[in-house]
Amino acid sequence: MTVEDAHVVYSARTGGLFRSARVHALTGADLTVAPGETVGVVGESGCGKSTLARLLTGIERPARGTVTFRGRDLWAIPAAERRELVGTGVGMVFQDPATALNRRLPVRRVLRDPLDVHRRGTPAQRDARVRELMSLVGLPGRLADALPGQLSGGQRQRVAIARALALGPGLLVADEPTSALDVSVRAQILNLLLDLKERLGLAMVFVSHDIRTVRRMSDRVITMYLGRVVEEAPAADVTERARHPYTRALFSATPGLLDPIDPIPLVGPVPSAVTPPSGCPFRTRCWKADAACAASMPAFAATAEETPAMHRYRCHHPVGAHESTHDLVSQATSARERS
Ligand SMILES: Nc1ncnc2c1ncn2[C@@H]1O[C@H](COP(=O)(O)OP(=O)(O)OP(=O)(O)O)[C@@H](O)[C@H]1O
Repeated sequence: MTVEDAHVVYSARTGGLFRSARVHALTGADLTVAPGETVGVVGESGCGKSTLARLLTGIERPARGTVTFRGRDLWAIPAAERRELVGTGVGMVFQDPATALNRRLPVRRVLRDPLDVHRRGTPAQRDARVRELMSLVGLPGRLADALPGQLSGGQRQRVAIARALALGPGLLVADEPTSALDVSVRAQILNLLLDLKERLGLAMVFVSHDIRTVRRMSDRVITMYLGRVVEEAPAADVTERARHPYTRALFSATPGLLDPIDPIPLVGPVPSAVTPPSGCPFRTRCWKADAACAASMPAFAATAEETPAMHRYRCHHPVGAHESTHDLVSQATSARERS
């Protein structure tokens, strides 16, 4: 699955009855997921993580840019073909299983529904597949007739995962799949996802606010800022070896991720997605920004290190390969004192 230069604009009410604003949720976002790979997506609230996830499932159409799956440009093919391609090839798990599942349908019907819609096998084969799916996600068969309201939060999320896997997709998109769950069951659901990925050879896009979880779940991590992907790096590289100043700042502000350290101080809040800055969207808060950053957003550059294809960033003034987070805290602090 590949997303290239995707732009998504929402219309949002802004107070007055007839007043609306254009929210630039994605302003040229790129993402590639290879078969069997897990790509984690991190970034502050509102940077476009969910919108990017929705593009992958064909729910959202980009105003500009392309979404390509199995060699087909999703929005250049007939709607029926797109629904079949994405409906069978991509599974989606949402944040809150309580709202994602129809309250009136028992587990058996929830899992049977996609098989019926896509006419998979005979009725007996569909029943067998329902049993197989329940066992795959660790749900006892006696829960087949239970309604979502009779299940625990963790069991409901297992049902939602089973439903996403019903048609045997190659890609699972999980958008904050544990943030609505009790802390005590989060680890179980994460372990289930890791296990399923291994057993089924799934590719996964994993969106979360919890950077430590994203690192654990992912092969590669992409950092988003105000509608764009600013860096993508192997999960092992994204902490002390990240090259984009924003990635380093984000990680420095995550408790327990790096050695005890003060966060890199940033100036001001994230700008509004209604009026994103020109050039690099991070420039208004970046201690390294200059006129070049206001003029343009650079193309991706690859690191010259061992895995150049895997580690790319978009920055005019990337962090040096040997600069520590301590160095960056000092630079940002002095820049703030000067301004
Ligand atoms: N349906 C919508 N109508 C209007 N604006 C929207 C809509 N959905 C998202 N947005 C806006 O688009 C931007 C990107 O939102 P998105 O939900 O993709 O970000 P996010 O990174 O997933 O945020 P969070 O981490 O809080 O879930 C935000 O400014 C958000 O307010």
